[in-house]
Amino acid sequence: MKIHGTHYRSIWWDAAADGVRVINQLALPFALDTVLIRSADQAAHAIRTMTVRGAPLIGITAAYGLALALRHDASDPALEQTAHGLLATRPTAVNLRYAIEVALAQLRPLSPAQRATAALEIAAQLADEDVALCHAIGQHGLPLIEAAWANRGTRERVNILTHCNAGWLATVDWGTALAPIYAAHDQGIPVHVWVDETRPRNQGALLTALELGWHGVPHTVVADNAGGHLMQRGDVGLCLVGADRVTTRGDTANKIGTYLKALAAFDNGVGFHVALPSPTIDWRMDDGLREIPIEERSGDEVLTVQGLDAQNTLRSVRVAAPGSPAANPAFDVTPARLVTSFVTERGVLEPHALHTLRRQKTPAQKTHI
Ligand SMILES: CSC[C@H]1O[C@H](OP(=O)(O)O)[C@H](O)[C@@H]1O
Repeated sequence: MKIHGTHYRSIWWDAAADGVRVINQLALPFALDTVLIRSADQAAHAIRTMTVRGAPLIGITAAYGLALALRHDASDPALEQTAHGLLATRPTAVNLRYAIEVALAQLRPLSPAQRATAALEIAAQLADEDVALCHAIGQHGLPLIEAAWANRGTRERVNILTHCNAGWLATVDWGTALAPIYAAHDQGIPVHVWVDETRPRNQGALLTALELGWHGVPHTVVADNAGGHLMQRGDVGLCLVGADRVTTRGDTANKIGTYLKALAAFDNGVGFHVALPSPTIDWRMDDGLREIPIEERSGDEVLTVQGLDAQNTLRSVRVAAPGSPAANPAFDVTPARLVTSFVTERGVLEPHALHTLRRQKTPAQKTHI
């Protein structure tokens, strides 16, 4: 990862190589290498294969992909066709549409000759915006952990359950659900994180555990099915998860399994907090269950797991009966009634107050829309 100040960075423009460089998340945690992206097709491939993943990060990767394409053909048809192709890579995270629409809004009025340079500036601005929004999420979410620490009773730490990876690897820096955890840890509050492994791609066991280990945050990887049990035992002070798309009323699409954790949290009186930057809100949708498109990925992701063998070689092994097929919905929708609060760059909001963010534009939107 590129050390960015006192933290990390998952994507950056590599001027010497004349392309955008990303951490290859398919190789983590067993190898740390990067992929250089120099075309829209390479950006789309990186998103589809989940070489890069995480709602904000795929949007910013797509914005760089658009900029790279315009260097070769900045005509109106090329602009629209490239944008459409990038939008089609993954259907659930609305940040992809946000990034492309911010870019299109400022590129369409420009002459083709101006577009490539402007597009690169837009992508860089979206990346810098994400860093600022996610840092703010960390600061606004910190009081939730401070309150849990103040109300810890006899417990010696604040136990937080998270699902999938909503850390700096899912964004440009800081992350969303992990941002308040980093802020609390850095402030000296004894936090401990229950890390859902997050089948089938294990973003928790592979990526969240790696991030927390790198930062020295105490954590324990658990099977996805252990969360309810931990909450029943009183071993979870609060849940903090990310989001891929939140509707105007607060219905929340996030990695498959999130809904089950929200049900367990509701049943056990555990706070269930969704951390997101405002570009993750889809103001055009209200009923998440009916309207949010859920990505269906290959069943092979369920039928096999990746890991290191005894010779430290990365292998894929089948973990289901030969010949059995698998279904693989990659996200589910948690109804707003199960969400305690939304932790955003503008503060912590209950679902009914989410609409107050509607008229507030992000820096990227202010500059150009
Ligand atoms: C900060 S967005 C993180 C969000 O994205 C993940 O999905 P994927 O790994 O498939 O891109 C997951 O839903 C995380 O909560």
